[in-house]
Amino acid sequence: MMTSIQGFSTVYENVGLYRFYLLFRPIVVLTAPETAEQILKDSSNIEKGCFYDLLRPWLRTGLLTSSGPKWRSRRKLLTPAFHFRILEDFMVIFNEQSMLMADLLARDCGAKPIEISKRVTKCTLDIICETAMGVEIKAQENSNSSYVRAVYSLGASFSQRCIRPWQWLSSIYPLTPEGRKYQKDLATLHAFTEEVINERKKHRGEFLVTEGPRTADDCVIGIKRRRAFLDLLLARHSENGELSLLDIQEEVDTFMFEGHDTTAMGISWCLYLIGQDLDVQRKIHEELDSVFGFDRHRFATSNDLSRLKYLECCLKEAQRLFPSVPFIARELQRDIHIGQYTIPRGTTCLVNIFHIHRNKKHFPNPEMFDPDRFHPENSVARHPYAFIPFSAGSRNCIGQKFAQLEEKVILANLLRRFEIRSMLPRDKLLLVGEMVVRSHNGLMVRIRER
Ligand code: HEM
Repeated sequence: MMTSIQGFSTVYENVGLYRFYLLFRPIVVLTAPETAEQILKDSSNIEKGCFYDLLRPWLRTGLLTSSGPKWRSRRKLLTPAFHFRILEDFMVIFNEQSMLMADLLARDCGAKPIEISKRVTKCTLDIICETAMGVEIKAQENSNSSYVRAVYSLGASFSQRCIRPWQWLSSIYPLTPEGRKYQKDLATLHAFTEEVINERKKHRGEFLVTEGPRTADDCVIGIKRRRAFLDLLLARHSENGELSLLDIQEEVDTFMFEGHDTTAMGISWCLYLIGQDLDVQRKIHEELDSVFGFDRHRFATSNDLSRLKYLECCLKEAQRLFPSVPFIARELQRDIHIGQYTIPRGTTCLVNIFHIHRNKKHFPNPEMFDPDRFHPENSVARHPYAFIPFSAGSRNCIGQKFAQLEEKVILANLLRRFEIRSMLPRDKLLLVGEMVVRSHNGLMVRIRER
Protein backbone atom coordinates (compact mmCIF):
# COMPACT_ATOMS: atom_id res chain seq x y z
CA MET A 1 0.00 0.00 0.00
CA MET A 2 2.87 2.37 0.93
CA THR A 3 4.46 1.79 -2.51
CA SER A 4 1.22 2.44 -4.41
CA ILE A 5 0.44 5.61 -2.47
CA GLN A 6 3.98 6.92 -3.03
CA GLY A 7 3.84 5.98 -6.74
CA PHE A 8 0.57 7.85 -7.35
CA SER A 9 1.83 10.76 -5.24
CA THR A 10 4.71 11.15 -7.70
CA VAL A 11 2.36 10.97 -10.69
CA TYR A 12 0.08 13.67 -9.23
CA GLU A 13 2.85 15.73 -7.65
CA ASN A 14 2.10 18.83 -9.71
CA VAL A 15 -1.60 18.76 -8.85
CA GLY A 16 -0.80 18.32 -5.14
CA LEU A 17 -3.64 15.85 -4.50
CA TYR A 18 -5.43 12.78 -5.86
CA ARG A 19 -8.31 10.50 -4.90
CA PHE A 20 -8.66 6.73 -4.61
CA TYR A 21 -11.27 4.40 -3.16
CA LEU A 22 -10.64 2.00 -0.29
CA LEU A 23 -13.58 -0.38 -0.58
CA PHE A 24 -16.32 2.25 -1.17
CA ARG A 25 -14.69 4.97 0.88
CA PRO A 26 -13.10 7.92 -1.02
CA ILE A 27 -9.65 8.86 0.25
CA VAL A 28 -7.93 12.07 -0.91
CA VAL A 29 -4.14 12.05 -0.65
CA LEU A 30 -2.41 15.42 -0.24
CA THR A 31 1.04 15.33 -1.74
CA ALA A 32 2.35 18.91 -1.60
CA PRO A 33 3.02 21.43 1.20
CA GLU A 34 0.56 23.89 -0.35
CA THR A 35 -2.38 21.44 -0.33
CA ALA A 36 -1.52 19.93 3.08
CA GLU A 37 -1.52 23.44 4.52
CA GLN A 38 -5.16 23.94 3.52
CA ILE A 39 -6.19 20.99 5.69
CA LEU A 40 -3.79 21.30 8.61
CA LYS A 41 -4.09 25.02 9.28
CA ASP A 42 -7.88 24.84 9.46
CA SER A 43 -8.65 24.42 13.17
CA SER A 44 -12.14 23.13 12.39
CA ASN A 45 -10.52 20.03 10.82
CA ILE A 46 -9.39 18.21 13.90
CA GLU A 47 -11.30 14.95 13.43
CA LYS A 48 -9.15 11.91 12.66
CA GLY A 49 -9.98 9.50 9.83
CA CYS A 50 -11.26 5.92 9.92
CA PHE A 51 -7.79 4.35 10.44
CA TYR A 52 -7.65 5.73 13.97
CA ASP A 53 -10.79 3.75 14.92
CA LEU A 54 -8.57 0.67 14.88
CA LEU A 55 -6.57 2.17 17.75
CA ARG A 56 -9.60 2.78 19.96
CA PRO A 57 -9.62 -0.61 21.76
CA TRP A 58 -6.04 0.16 22.85
CA LEU A 59 -5.99 3.93 23.42
CA ARG A 60 -9.73 4.39 23.90
CA THR A 61 -10.25 8.13 23.43
CA GLY A 62 -6.92 9.50 24.61
CA LEU A 63 -5.45 12.64 23.08
CA LEU A 64 -4.45 11.02 19.78
CA THR A 65 -7.82 9.42 19.04
CA SER A 66 -10.31 11.77 20.73
CA SER A 67 -12.25 14.45 18.94
CA GLY A 68 -14.38 17.58 19.42
CA PRO A 69 -14.73 19.17 22.86
CA LYS A 70 -13.08 16.22 24.63
CA TRP A 71 -9.91 16.65 22.57
CA ARG A 72 -9.89 20.43 23.11
CA SER A 73 -10.17 20.22 26.89
CA ARG A 74 -7.64 17.35 27.13
CA ARG A 75 -5.13 19.18 24.95
CA LYS A 76 -5.40 22.23 27.20
CA LEU A 77 -5.04 20.10 30.31
CA LEU A 78 -2.04 18.10 29.05
CA THR A 79 -0.04 20.89 27.40
CA PRO A 80 1.57 22.06 30.70
CA ALA A 81 2.87 18.50 31.25
CA PHE A 82 5.23 19.09 28.31
CA HIS A 83 6.58 22.37 29.66
CA PHE A 84 10.32 22.82 29.24
CA ARG A 85 10.89 22.82 33.02
CA ILE A 86 9.30 19.40 33.29
CA LEU A 87 11.13 17.99 30.26
CA GLU A 88 14.41 19.23 31.73
CA ASP A 89 13.92 16.80 34.63
CA PHE A 90 13.77 13.90 32.18
CA MET A 91 17.29 14.64 30.93
CA VAL A 92 18.77 12.39 33.58
CA ILE A 93 16.62 9.45 32.39
CA PHE A 94 17.55 10.11 28.73
CA ASN A 95 21.21 10.13 29.76
CA GLU A 96 21.11 7.05 31.99
CA GLN A 97 19.31 4.88 29.47
CA SER A 98 21.43 5.97 26.51
CA MET A 99 24.64 5.41 28.49
CA LEU A 100 23.36 1.92 29.28
CA MET A 101 22.68 1.32 25.59
CA ALA A 102 26.22 2.50 24.78
CA ASP A 103 27.68 0.10 27.39
CA LEU A 104 25.69 -2.81 25.98
CA LEU A 105 26.73 -1.91 22.43
CA ALA A 106 30.39 -1.68 23.49
CA ARG A 107 30.08 -5.17 24.97
CA ASP A 108 28.43 -6.68 21.89
CA CYS A 109 29.83 -4.82 18.90
CA GLY A 110 33.26 -6.35 18.05
CA ALA A 111 33.35 -7.36 14.42
CA LYS A 112 29.73 -8.48 14.43
CA PRO A 113 27.10 -6.30 12.65
CA ILE A 114 24.20 -5.13 14.81
CA GLU A 115 20.58 -4.39 13.89
CA ILE A 116 20.48 -0.94 15.40
CA SER A 117 16.76 -0.15 15.42
CA LYS A 118 15.98 -3.03 17.83
CA ARG A 119 18.57 -1.74 20.30
CA VAL A 120 17.32 1.82 20.06
CA THR A 121 13.68 0.72 20.45
CA LYS A 122 14.45 -1.05 23.73
CA CYS A 123 16.18 2.07 24.99
CA THR A 124 13.29 4.39 24.06
CA LEU A 125 10.81 1.92 25.55
CA ASP A 126 12.74 2.05 28.84
CA ILE A 127 12.69 5.84 28.62
CA ILE A 128 8.99 6.20 27.94
CA CYS A 129 8.07 3.75 30.72
CA GLU A 130 10.14 5.68 33.22
CA THR A 131 9.06 9.14 32.08
CA ALA A 132 5.39 8.39 31.48
CA MET A 133 4.70 5.95 34.30
CA GLY A 134 7.69 6.15 36.62
CA VAL A 135 8.36 2.42 36.11
CA GLU A 136 11.65 0.76 35.21
CA ILE A 137 10.87 -2.20 32.96
CA LYS A 138 14.50 -2.80 31.95
CA ALA A 139 13.68 -3.76 28.36
CA GLN A 140 17.33 -3.28 27.41
CA GLU A 141 18.44 -5.91 29.87
CA ASN A 142 15.41 -8.19 29.77
CA SER A 143 13.14 -8.00 26.73
CA ASN A 144 11.23 -11.05 27.94
CA SER A 145 8.82 -9.10 30.09
CA SER A 146 5.22 -9.85 29.11
CA TYR A 147 4.51 -6.12 28.91
CA VAL A 148 7.34 -5.53 26.41
CA ARG A 149 6.15 -8.46 24.32
CA ALA A 150 2.57 -7.18 24.37
CA VAL A 151 3.65 -3.69 23.24
CA TYR A 152 5.60 -5.12 20.28
CA SER A 153 2.89 -7.53 19.33
CA LEU A 154 0.08 -4.94 19.47
CA GLY A 155 2.09 -2.56 17.28
CA ALA A 156 2.56 -5.30 14.68
CA SER A 157 -1.14 -6.33 14.80
CA PHE A 158 -2.27 -2.74 14.34
CA SER A 159 -0.03 -2.25 11.30
CA GLN A 160 -1.25 -5.49 9.73
CA ARG A 161 -4.86 -4.57 10.33
CA CYS A 162 -4.51 -1.14 8.72
CA ILE A 163 -3.74 -2.71 5.36
CA ARG A 164 -6.26 -5.58 5.60
CA PRO A 165 -9.75 -4.06 5.35
CA TRP A 166 -11.33 -7.49 5.91
CA GLN A 167 -10.00 -7.32 9.48
CA TRP A 168 -11.66 -3.96 10.18
CA LEU A 169 -15.03 -5.24 11.40
CA SER A 170 -14.74 -5.06 15.16
CA SER A 171 -17.51 -7.63 15.60
CA ILE A 172 -15.63 -10.26 13.57
CA TYR A 173 -11.96 -9.49 14.23
CA PRO A 174 -11.90 -10.80 17.83
CA LEU A 175 -13.15 -14.16 16.52
CA THR A 176 -10.15 -14.64 14.20
CA PRO A 177 -6.82 -16.11 15.47
CA GLU A 178 -5.12 -12.70 14.95
CA GLY A 179 -7.96 -10.97 16.79
CA ARG A 180 -7.76 -13.39 19.74
CA LYS A 181 -4.03 -12.72 20.07
CA TYR A 182 -4.72 -9.00 19.86
CA GLN A 183 -7.28 -9.22 22.69
CA LYS A 184 -4.86 -11.18 24.85
CA ASP A 185 -2.06 -8.63 24.33
CA LEU A 186 -4.47 -5.83 24.99
CA ALA A 187 -5.52 -7.38 28.29
CA THR A 188 -1.85 -7.77 29.34
CA LEU A 189 -1.09 -4.19 28.46
CA HIS A 190 -4.14 -2.64 30.11
CA ALA A 191 -3.65 -4.73 33.26
CA PHE A 192 -0.07 -3.49 33.49
CA THR A 193 -0.89 0.23 33.12
CA GLU A 194 -3.84 -0.10 35.49
CA GLU A 195 -1.64 -1.69 38.14
CA VAL A 196 1.06 0.96 37.74
CA ILE A 197 -1.49 3.75 38.08
CA ASN A 198 -3.00 2.23 41.22
CA GLU A 199 0.43 1.68 42.79
CA ARG A 200 1.57 5.17 41.96
CA LYS A 201 -1.63 6.62 43.34
CA LYS A 202 -1.18 4.69 46.58
CA HIS A 203 2.36 5.99 47.10
CA ARG A 204 1.45 9.50 46.19
CA GLY A 205 -1.27 9.38 48.86
CA GLU A 206 1.18 8.11 51.48
CA PHE A 207 3.58 10.86 50.61
CA LEU A 208 0.96 13.57 51.03
CA VAL A 209 0.16 12.33 54.49
CA THR A 210 3.70 11.82 55.72
CA GLU A 211 5.66 14.69 54.23
CA GLY A 212 2.92 17.14 53.66
CA PRO A 213 3.30 19.58 50.75
CA ARG A 214 -0.25 20.64 50.15
CA THR A 215 -0.69 21.75 46.54
CA ALA A 216 -0.63 19.23 43.77
CA ASP A 217 2.33 20.87 42.07
CA ASP A 218 4.31 21.12 45.30
CA CYS A 219 3.66 17.51 45.88
CA VAL A 220 4.93 16.49 42.51
CA ILE A 221 7.97 18.73 42.61
CA GLY A 222 8.77 18.09 46.27
CA ILE A 223 8.98 14.32 46.13
CA LYS A 224 12.31 12.58 46.25
CA ARG A 225 11.56 9.96 43.65
CA ARG A 226 11.49 11.04 40.02
CA ARG A 227 8.21 12.37 38.90
CA ALA A 228 6.57 11.00 35.79
CA PHE A 229 3.81 12.33 33.53
CA LEU A 230 1.56 10.05 35.51
CA ASP A 231 2.21 12.05 38.70
CA LEU A 232 1.08 15.22 36.98
CA LEU A 233 -2.11 13.54 35.85
CA LEU A 234 -2.72 12.03 39.30
CA ALA A 235 -2.29 15.51 40.76
CA ARG A 236 -5.16 16.67 38.55
CA HIS A 237 -7.17 13.64 39.62
CA SER A 238 -6.89 14.36 43.34
CA GLU A 239 -6.94 18.16 43.08
CA ASN A 240 -10.30 18.61 41.43
CA GLY A 241 -11.29 15.31 39.87
CA GLU A 242 -10.79 16.72 36.37
CA LEU A 243 -9.45 13.34 35.26
CA SER A 244 -10.80 9.95 36.32
CA LEU A 245 -8.41 7.00 36.67
CA LEU A 246 -9.69 5.63 33.37
CA ASP A 247 -9.00 9.02 31.70
CA ILE A 248 -5.48 8.86 33.09
CA GLN A 249 -5.02 5.34 31.80
CA GLU A 250 -6.00 6.27 28.25
CA GLU A 251 -3.50 9.14 28.25
CA VAL A 252 -0.70 7.00 29.69
CA ASP A 253 -1.42 4.32 27.08
CA THR A 254 -1.37 7.03 24.40
CA PHE A 255 2.02 8.35 25.51
CA MET A 256 3.34 4.79 25.58
CA PHE A 257 2.04 4.19 22.05
CA GLU A 258 3.12 7.49 20.47
CA GLY A 259 6.25 8.02 22.47
CA HIS A 260 8.70 5.20 21.84
CA ASP A 261 8.56 3.71 18.32
CA THR A 262 8.50 7.18 16.78
CA THR A 263 11.61 8.40 18.58
CA ALA A 264 13.33 5.01 18.12
CA MET A 265 12.97 5.15 14.34
CA GLY A 266 13.95 8.85 14.23
CA ILE A 267 17.23 7.97 15.98
CA SER A 268 17.79 4.74 14.04
CA TRP A 269 17.35 6.34 10.62
CA CYS A 270 19.66 9.14 11.64
CA LEU A 271 22.34 6.64 12.73
CA TYR A 272 21.86 4.70 9.51
CA LEU A 273 22.31 7.80 7.33
CA ILE A 274 25.29 9.04 9.34
CA GLY A 275 26.77 5.55 9.01
CA GLN A 276 26.58 5.96 5.23
CA ASP A 277 28.19 9.37 5.01
CA LEU A 278 31.60 9.46 6.60
CA ASP A 279 32.12 13.17 5.89
CA VAL A 280 28.98 14.04 7.81
CA GLN A 281 30.06 11.69 10.59
CA ARG A 282 33.46 13.36 10.85
CA LYS A 283 31.80 16.77 11.22
CA ILE A 284 29.53 15.43 13.96
CA HIS A 285 32.51 13.94 15.82
CA GLU A 286 34.34 17.27 15.58
CA GLU A 287 31.34 19.12 16.93
CA LEU A 288 30.88 16.61 19.78
CA ASP A 289 34.57 16.79 20.70
CA SER A 290 34.43 20.59 20.76
CA VAL A 291 31.55 20.42 23.26
CA PHE A 292 32.51 17.39 25.41
CA GLY A 293 36.29 17.24 24.89
CA PHE A 294 37.39 13.62 25.23
CA ASP A 295 34.93 12.88 27.99
CA ARG A 296 32.80 10.03 26.65
CA HIS A 297 30.76 9.48 29.83
CA ARG A 298 29.67 12.85 31.21
CA PHE A 299 25.89 13.35 31.06
CA ALA A 300 24.78 15.73 28.29
CA THR A 301 23.11 18.92 29.58
CA SER A 302 20.63 21.23 27.83
CA ASN A 303 23.44 23.69 27.42
CA ASP A 304 25.53 21.06 25.57
CA LEU A 305 22.59 20.23 23.35
CA SER A 306 22.04 23.84 22.34
CA ARG A 307 25.64 23.89 21.04
CA LEU A 308 25.17 20.79 18.85
CA LYS A 309 23.84 22.69 15.86
CA TYR A 310 25.20 20.40 13.15
CA LEU A 311 23.86 17.27 14.89
CA GLU A 312 20.47 18.97 14.93
CA CYS A 313 20.65 19.56 11.15
CA CYS A 314 21.47 15.85 10.68
CA LEU A 315 18.52 14.80 12.80
CA LYS A 316 16.16 17.02 10.83
CA GLU A 317 17.50 15.82 7.51
CA ALA A 318 17.01 12.20 8.63
CA GLN A 319 13.43 13.04 9.68
CA ARG A 320 12.89 14.59 6.28
CA LEU A 321 13.99 11.49 4.38
CA PHE A 322 12.46 8.95 6.77
CA PRO A 323 9.73 10.66 8.80
CA SER A 324 8.74 8.31 11.62
CA VAL A 325 5.05 8.95 10.90
CA PRO A 326 4.65 8.72 7.11
CA PHE A 327 0.93 9.63 6.89
CA ILE A 328 -1.66 11.34 9.01
CA ALA A 329 -5.38 11.47 8.34
CA ARG A 330 -8.20 13.95 8.86
CA GLU A 331 -11.92 13.52 8.28
CA LEU A 332 -13.27 16.78 6.89
CA GLN A 333 -15.98 18.49 8.91
CA ARG A 334 -16.86 20.89 6.10
CA ASP A 335 -16.26 21.21 2.36
CA ILE A 336 -12.79 22.45 1.47
CA HIS A 337 -11.80 24.18 -1.76
CA ILE A 338 -8.29 23.63 -3.04
CA GLY A 339 -7.66 25.32 -6.40
CA GLN A 340 -10.28 23.99 -8.82
CA TYR A 341 -11.25 21.07 -6.54
CA THR A 342 -13.89 20.81 -3.87
CA ILE A 343 -13.33 18.08 -1.30
CA PRO A 344 -16.69 17.33 0.32
CA ARG A 345 -17.34 17.10 4.03
CA GLY A 346 -16.90 13.57 5.39
CA THR A 347 -13.96 12.73 3.08
CA THR A 348 -10.88 11.19 4.69
CA CYS A 349 -7.76 13.14 3.67
CA LEU A 350 -4.35 11.50 3.99
CA VAL A 351 -1.46 13.92 4.38
CA ASN A 352 1.47 12.14 2.75
CA ILE A 353 4.33 13.47 4.89
CA PHE A 354 6.80 11.04 3.31
CA HIS A 355 6.16 12.48 -0.15
CA ILE A 356 5.83 16.12 0.92
CA HIS A 357 9.35 15.87 2.34
CA ARG A 358 10.60 14.93 -1.14
CA ASN A 359 9.15 17.93 -2.93
CA LYS A 360 11.77 19.04 -5.49
CA LYS A 361 10.78 22.68 -5.33
CA HIS A 362 11.58 22.88 -1.63
CA PHE A 363 14.28 20.21 -1.44
CA PRO A 364 16.32 20.09 -4.67
CA ASN A 365 17.85 16.66 -5.30
CA PRO A 366 15.46 15.31 -2.67
CA GLU A 367 16.88 11.80 -2.19
CA MET A 368 20.29 13.16 -1.19
CA PHE A 369 21.16 13.21 2.53
CA ASP A 370 22.33 16.79 2.95
CA PRO A 371 22.11 18.14 6.53
CA ASP A 372 23.18 21.61 5.33
CA ARG A 373 19.64 22.12 4.01
CA PHE A 374 18.65 22.78 7.61
CA HIS A 375 21.22 25.47 8.36
CA PRO A 376 19.12 28.46 9.39
CA GLU A 377 20.19 30.50 6.36
CA ASN A 378 19.11 27.68 4.01
CA SER A 379 15.75 27.22 5.72
CA VAL A 380 14.39 30.77 6.00
CA ALA A 381 12.56 30.91 2.69
CA ARG A 382 11.17 27.36 2.86
CA HIS A 383 7.41 26.79 2.82
CA PRO A 384 6.27 26.27 6.47
CA TYR A 385 4.49 23.00 5.54
CA ALA A 386 7.39 21.55 3.51
CA PHE A 387 8.89 19.87 6.60
CA ILE A 388 6.25 18.49 8.97
CA PRO A 389 7.55 15.35 10.76
CA PHE A 390 5.49 16.32 13.84
CA SER A 391 2.49 17.40 11.74
CA ALA A 392 1.41 21.06 12.02
CA GLY A 393 -1.49 23.19 13.18
CA SER A 394 -3.53 22.76 16.34
CA ARG A 395 -3.36 18.94 16.25
CA ASN A 396 0.37 18.69 15.94
CA CYS A 397 2.51 16.42 18.11
CA ILE A 398 2.30 17.40 21.77
CA GLY A 399 5.48 15.39 22.43
CA GLN A 400 7.64 17.20 19.88
CA LYS A 401 9.99 18.88 22.38
CA PHE A 402 10.24 15.73 24.47
CA ALA A 403 11.17 13.77 21.33
CA GLN A 404 13.73 16.32 20.14
CA LEU A 405 15.50 16.39 23.51
CA GLU A 406 15.49 12.61 23.83
CA GLU A 407 16.77 12.05 20.30
CA LYS A 408 19.57 14.55 20.65
CA VAL A 409 20.76 13.17 24.00
CA ILE A 410 20.82 9.59 22.69
CA LEU A 411 22.60 10.52 19.46
CA ALA A 412 25.15 12.68 21.29
CA ASN A 413 25.90 9.94 23.83
CA LEU A 414 26.27 7.22 21.20
CA LEU A 415 28.25 9.16 18.61
CA ARG A 416 30.64 10.60 21.21
CA ARG A 417 31.67 7.06 21.90
CA PHE A 418 31.35 5.17 18.60
CA GLU A 419 32.07 5.23 14.90
CA ILE A 420 29.31 3.70 12.90
CA ARG A 421 29.21 2.14 9.40
CA SER A 422 25.95 1.13 7.71
CA MET A 423 26.01 -2.19 5.93
CA LEU A 424 23.08 -1.81 3.50
CA PRO A 425 23.09 0.77 0.69
CA ARG A 426 19.94 2.88 0.34
CA ASP A 427 18.76 1.04 -2.80
CA LYS A 428 18.77 -2.29 -0.94
CA LEU A 429 16.44 -1.10 1.83
CA LEU A 430 12.93 -2.58 1.79
CA LEU A 431 10.83 0.22 3.24
CA VAL A 432 7.57 -0.56 5.01
CA GLY A 433 5.11 2.08 6.19
CA GLU A 434 3.74 0.44 9.32
CA MET A 435 2.80 2.61 12.29
CA VAL A 436 6.23 4.08 11.64
CA VAL A 437 8.56 3.88 8.63
CA ARG A 438 10.87 0.86 9.00
CA SER A 439 13.28 -1.13 6.93
CA HIS A 440 11.91 -4.64 6.45
CA ASN A 441 15.45 -6.02 6.15
CA GLY A 442 16.60 -4.10 9.23
CA LEU A 443 19.25 -1.44 9.67
CA MET A 444 22.45 -3.41 10.02
CA VAL A 445 25.49 -1.43 11.17
CA ARG A 446 29.01 -2.09 12.34
CA ILE A 447 30.09 -0.18 15.42
CA ARG A 448 33.57 0.54 16.75
CA GLU A 449 34.60 2.45 19.87
CA ARG A 450 36.41 5.65 19.05
C1 HEM B 1 10.22 11.55 16.62
C2 HEM B 1 9.22 11.38 17.45
C3 HEM B 1 7.79 11.72 17.16
C4 HEM B 1 7.19 11.98 15.96
C5 HEM B 1 7.83 12.00 14.57
C6 HEM B 1 5.81 12.25 16.23
C7 HEM B 1 4.89 12.59 15.29
C8 HEM B 1 3.57 12.88 15.55
C9 HEM B 1 2.60 13.24 14.54
C10 HEM B 1 2.88 13.34 13.04
C11 HEM B 1 1.43 13.45 15.18
C12 HEM B 1 0.11 13.82 14.54
C13 HEM B 1 -0.69 12.57 14.43
C14 HEM B 1 -1.98 12.76 13.72
O1 HEM B 1 -2.41 13.85 13.42
O2 HEM B 1 -2.57 11.72 13.48
C15 HEM B 1 1.64 13.23 16.59
C16 HEM B 1 0.67 13.36 17.57
C17 HEM B 1 0.87 13.06 18.89
N1 HEM B 1 2.07 12.72 19.49
FE1 HEM B 1 3.84 12.53 18.57
N2 HEM B 1 5.59 12.12 17.58
C18 HEM B 1 6.77 11.82 18.19
C19 HEM B 1 7.00 11.64 19.54
C20 HEM B 1 6.04 11.74 20.51
C21 HEM B 1 6.28 11.57 21.93
C22 HEM B 1 7.64 11.31 22.54
C23 HEM B 1 5.07 11.70 22.57
C24 HEM B 1 4.73 11.61 24.02
C25 HEM B 1 5.57 11.47 24.99
C26 HEM B 1 4.09 11.96 21.54
C27 HEM B 1 2.74 12.13 21.78
C28 HEM B 1 1.83 12.48 20.82
C29 HEM B 1 0.42 12.68 21.10
C30 HEM B 1 -0.27 12.50 22.45
C31 HEM B 1 -0.18 13.06 19.90
C32 HEM B 1 -1.64 13.43 19.65
C33 HEM B 1 -1.74 14.95 19.76
C34 HEM B 1 -3.14 15.48 19.53
O3 HEM B 1 -3.89 14.91 18.74
O4 HEM B 1 -3.44 16.52 20.13
N3 HEM B 1 4.71 11.99 20.31
N4 HEM B 1 2.95 12.88 16.79
